[in-house]
Amino acid sequence: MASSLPVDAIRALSQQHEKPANVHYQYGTAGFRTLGNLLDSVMFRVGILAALRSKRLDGKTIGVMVTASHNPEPDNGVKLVDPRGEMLEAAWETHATNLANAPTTDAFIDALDAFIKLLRIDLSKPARLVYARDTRPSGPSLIAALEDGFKAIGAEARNAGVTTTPVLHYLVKAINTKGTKNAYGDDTEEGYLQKLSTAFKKLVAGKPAIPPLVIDCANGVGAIVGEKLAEHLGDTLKLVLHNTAITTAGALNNACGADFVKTSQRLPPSLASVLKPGQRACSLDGDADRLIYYYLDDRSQFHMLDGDKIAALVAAFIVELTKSAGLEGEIQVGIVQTAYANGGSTKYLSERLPVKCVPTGVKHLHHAAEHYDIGVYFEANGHGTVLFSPETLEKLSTYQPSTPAQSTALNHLINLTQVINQTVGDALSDMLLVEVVLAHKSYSGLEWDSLYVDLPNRLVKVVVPDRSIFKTEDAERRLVSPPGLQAKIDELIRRYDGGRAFVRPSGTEDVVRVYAEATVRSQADGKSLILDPSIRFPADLSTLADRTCFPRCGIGLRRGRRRPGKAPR
Ligand SMILES: CC(=O)N[C@H]1[C@@H](OP(=O)(O)O)O[C@H](CO)[C@@H](O)[C@@H]1O
Ligand SMILES: [Mg+2]
Repeated sequence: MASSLPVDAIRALSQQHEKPANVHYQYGTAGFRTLGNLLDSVMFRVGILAALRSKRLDGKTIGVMVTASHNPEPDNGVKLVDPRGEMLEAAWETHATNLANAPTTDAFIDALDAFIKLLRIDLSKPARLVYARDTRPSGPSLIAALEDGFKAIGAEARNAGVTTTPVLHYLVKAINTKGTKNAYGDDTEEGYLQKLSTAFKKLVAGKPAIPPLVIDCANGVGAIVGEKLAEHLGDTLKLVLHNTAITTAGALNNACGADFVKTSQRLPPSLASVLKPGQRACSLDGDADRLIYYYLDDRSQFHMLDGDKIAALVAAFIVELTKSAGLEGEIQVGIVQTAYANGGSTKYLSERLPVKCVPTGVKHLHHAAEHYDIGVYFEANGHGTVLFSPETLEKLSTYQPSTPAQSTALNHLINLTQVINQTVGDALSDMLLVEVVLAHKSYSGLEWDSLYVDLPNRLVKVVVPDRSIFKTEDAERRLVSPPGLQAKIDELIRRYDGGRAFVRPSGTEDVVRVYAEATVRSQADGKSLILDPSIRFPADLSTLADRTCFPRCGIGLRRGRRRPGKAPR
C-alpha cells in the first residue's frame, strides 16, 4: 500500500474532472446537493475524500450515496456515511467543502496535501468504500467520476448499484460489523430485505389479515426496492406499488412522493382514482428515507399522518411493550423532535414522555436520541427512526421474563430491533413498523389520527439576499439576528390563541423558512385561524420577512416562490 499520495495518478484523472469556475459548493445537512450537471468535479474529489476518511479510520468501510432525495430530477448530490452507518462527522463537512472548492487541479492537490498533514492521515492504511446511487438520469456519469476518484487514490470500492439511501447505510454498518458479536446483518440488499421481512412476519404472526397497502414510490428507487420487499412479504402484507415510472423523464418526485404530500398537504393526484374511503396509503421520497401516511375518511376527505403522528404511534406502542414485558422503570423511552413538530404532537407526547427539541437536520436528532435507552426521533417531514442503546439491546437479550405475557412482549421488542433500520430514517422499514403497530392495535388511519389533533399550520419560504444574517437560538425557535425581528414575531404571536411561529435560515436551500401555527378558532364554520383569509397571522409573519416590513431593520427581502398546492397569499 502506498505511503505517499499518488500525485501523478490524481493529477491525470483530476484534469478530466476540473471544477467549473464561479460555482461554490457546500457540504451541508444533506451533503453536496445542486444541479447534477455541476457535480462532476465534486464527485471525483469526494471519491478521494471518502478514501482518506477510511484510511483515517483504520480502513473501516465508508459509504458514498449519490442522490438528491426529494429534489427535482435535474438535481443530484452526494453524501458520505460513517462506519456505524451514520452521517459524516461534522468536522469533515468543512474539509469536504474546502476540497470541493479548490479552483484547479494543482490547488486541489495542494489542499489534499495540507489536509493529510493536518489530520495526520496514514496513507499506508487501506481505504475501503461502498457506494450506491438512486435512479436519477445524471447518476451513471456521476458514479463514473466518483470511481475515477477511487481509482486515482487506489481505494477498494464495492458498487452496491441502484438502491435506497437507507440500504446503503445498512450495508455500511453490516460490512463494518461482519463477523463480530454485534453483526448487523448479511451485508447485501438481499440480507437487508430478509432481516426486515423475517422480523415483520414474526411481529404480525397470529394477527388478523392486514389489508393491502398502497404505496406512492415517488417514481424513484423505492419502486425497485419496494418491489423486492413485496416479494419477501408475500401474503403477509400485500404492497400495491404506484408511481413506479423510474425511467420516465421528469417523473421523479413530480406531483408525488413524501415531500409533495407533506408540503402541499394533499393526495398525489395520481392516487385520486386509486384510494378508496377508509383506505390507508403512504408516500416515500425519491431515495426512500422519508415516509408520510394518509387516508381518506368516509366523506373522501384527505387526512395526513406525518412524522409526528408516526412518532406518537410508535412511541406509545414501545412504552406499552416495555410495561407488558415487566421492564417499566428499567428502560426509558424518549422522543426527539425539531421546531417543525406540530404543537399538537409536542403537547401529546410531553404529557407522557421526555421530549427534546433539537435543531433541524437528522444528525442532531440522531445524536440526541442516542441519549435515551430507546430514542424515537422523527422530523415532521417523515424522516426518522428508533434507536436502542447498546445497554438496552444487552438488557433485552439477557432479561428473564416471569410470565408468558412478559415473554411475548419481550419477543416483540426484540423483533422490533430487527425490523427497524437503526442506522438512519428508512421509509420501508418505518412502513413495516407502522404496519406492525396498526395490526397490534387494530387501528385504521382514523383511530391512529385521533391520538391527537394537529394544529393548523403554514410553512413558507422567503428568498433573501443573505440568509446568513438570520441567527437562531433555543433549537432554532428564536431569532437573535437580525435585531428586532424576534420582538415583532413575539408581538404577532401574542394576538393568537396557541400561536407559535419561528423563522430560520434553511440549511439546504438559499431561503429562510417561516413556520406558523395556532389553535383552530372556530369549529362552527370549519375555518381555522390560518385558513381564514380575514385573519392574517401567517400572512403577517411572512410579510415581516418581506421588503415592505424590513426597511426598518435595514434588510431588503423578496418573497419566495409559492410552494406547490398552496394558495397565493
Ligand atoms: C422544514 C424541513 O422539512 N426542513 C428539511 C430540510 O432542511 P432545511 O435546513 O430546512 O432546508 O432538509 C433537511 C435535509 O433533508 C431536512 O432534514 C429538514 O427537515
Ligand atoms: Mg430523502
